[in-house]
Amino acid sequence: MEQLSFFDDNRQSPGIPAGLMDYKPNFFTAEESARLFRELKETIQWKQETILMYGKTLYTPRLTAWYGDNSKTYAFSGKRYDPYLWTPDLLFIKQRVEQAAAVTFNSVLLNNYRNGNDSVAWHADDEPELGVNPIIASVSFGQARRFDVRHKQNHKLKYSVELGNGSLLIMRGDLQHNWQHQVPKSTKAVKERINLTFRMIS
Ligand SMILES: O=C(O)CCC(=O)C(=O)O
Ligand SMILES: [Fe+2]
Repeated sequence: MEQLSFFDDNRQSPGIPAGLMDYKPNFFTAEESARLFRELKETIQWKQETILMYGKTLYTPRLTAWYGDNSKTYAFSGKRYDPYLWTPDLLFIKQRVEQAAAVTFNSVLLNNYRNGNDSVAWHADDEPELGVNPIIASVSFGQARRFDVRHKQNHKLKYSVELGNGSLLIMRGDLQHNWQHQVPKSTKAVKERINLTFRMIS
């Protein structure tokens, strides 16, 4: 499968920079994943944000929420955020991913893709507050969805990976500087998915 060529352990694809993504399927057990999906769905303060696009206010096609070390308002990507304080579930997940990623995180962005119509458009998490070559740990629960990555300068250089229930994707290196990623809409009838991206914001 082509998607594997993007990962560290593949030596068959010269030209593909190594060390950008590390995918761990079933990082959480099926039982943990089922429980965490259910509890996050219930306890997280989900909200549908709006974005200004070409002079029009549009709803973001997914629900989101920020949680972190303190509830201080901060500006991020041209918007102001009031993170909620960590919940026990979030601390449990954070501690597990910090161990795997060998770094600490002080905030998490949660996304809830309610169905195939929900998505996140091409972007990079390259805000200055994240620093140079940030390590971002991405955890997924529920419906598996496709995650596409493309090179900023050459959109034909594109890879996809299916992010499954209970999986962990560690993004690092220059992925946020030279590449973009998206979760496209799905034409199939798909169930709900929750994704968490753990970040260190200064
Ligand atoms: O849902 C995902 O897998 C990715 C979410 C994402 O890219 C983001 O929140 O910045
Ligand atoms: Fe992202």
